[in-house]
Amino acid sequence: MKINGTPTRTIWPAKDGWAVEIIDQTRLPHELVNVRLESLADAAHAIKAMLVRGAPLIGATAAYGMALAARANSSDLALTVAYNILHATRPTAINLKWALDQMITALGKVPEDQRMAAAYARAAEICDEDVAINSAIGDNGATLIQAAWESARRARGADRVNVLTHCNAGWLATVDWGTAIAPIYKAHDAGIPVHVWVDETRPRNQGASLTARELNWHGVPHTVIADNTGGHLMQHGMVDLCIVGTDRVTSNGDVCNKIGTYLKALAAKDNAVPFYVALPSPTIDWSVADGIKEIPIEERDAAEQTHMTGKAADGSIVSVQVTPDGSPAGNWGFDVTPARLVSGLITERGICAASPEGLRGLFPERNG
Ligand SMILES: CSC[C@H]1O[C@H](OP(=O)(O)O)[C@H](O)[C@@H]1O
Repeated sequence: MKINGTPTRTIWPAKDGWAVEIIDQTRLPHELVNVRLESLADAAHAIKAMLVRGAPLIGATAAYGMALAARANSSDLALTVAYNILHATRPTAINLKWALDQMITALGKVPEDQRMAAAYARAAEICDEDVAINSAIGDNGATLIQAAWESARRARGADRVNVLTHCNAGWLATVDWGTAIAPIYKAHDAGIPVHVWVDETRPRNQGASLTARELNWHGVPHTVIADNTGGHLMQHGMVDLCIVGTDRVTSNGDVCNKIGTYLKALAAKDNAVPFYVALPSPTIDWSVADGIKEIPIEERDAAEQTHMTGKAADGSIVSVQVTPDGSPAGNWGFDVTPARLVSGLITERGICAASPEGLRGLFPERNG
């Protein structure tokens, strides 16, 4: 994506050829700060503390984390330790394990003295692949926005098409383009008058602080709303389409995504609003079927629920407590939307039903 006209990715090799640089997403939307990752520990911290977040970007960062580890020590033992440290950072997005497995496979094929170069090469490929995949997701998903726009214009003489999204599944959740937001960028750039309802997405406010930030940079009309607003908007015909991202899709088509997604899908079903999920194929976990029973749901620090960070009137960035002293808080990071509530899955290979048949139709290599 472009920031002030400059094409910018969320993660990139530093000019010195060995460190890695990222946008520190904990500083957005008010401050744009880049951070250097110089070690395995730096990469693990960046994922765990959510300087980077979003399933594909977590995978990309872990890939470079393995490269930084290999630079320090390329032995089998050291790489196994690095794998385990990175794998333990966050449990839900399957892209983390996918990327780590990709790296271990690539490094296992070469002698120890060639592993550092192989690691940096594979990490760079994973990033470039993510950009291409997400661009294709954007093209495929844009057909849905085009159809929704034509339908809204015919049915009610609409002057815009309204898409609701939850959390951040945009450029900032990937290396570039995003997943759920990629179709929005493609439609907007093609001249379709798309407007986005942006769920703020409590408690970390990825929608308010990240999705709104990137849509603002790209000039896409949008409105930030409280998470509980979507059902009301759907009841009043103000949402033509929902598109969300995901951290893990099962072989049955169940969708794990940011907490609150399931409730949005229920409202969409009740109001006959199409509810689509955008995902790159590394987000499919073919080894699990029942998402509710099998996907680990991350529980994060209660402080993310009891405190909020923002810009004070004097422009300083402050954190405030929004709950009473002593009131416990629960902070589940994700929920699972059963496939029956999903209208379809938007992938780089096309759009399919959220079902075993739909997924295997797009990925026949998974048959048998
Ligand atoms: C394209 S994956 C985006 C996905 O990741 C987010 O979770 P987090 O910000 O905690 O990493 C959220 O579930 C998004 O839908």
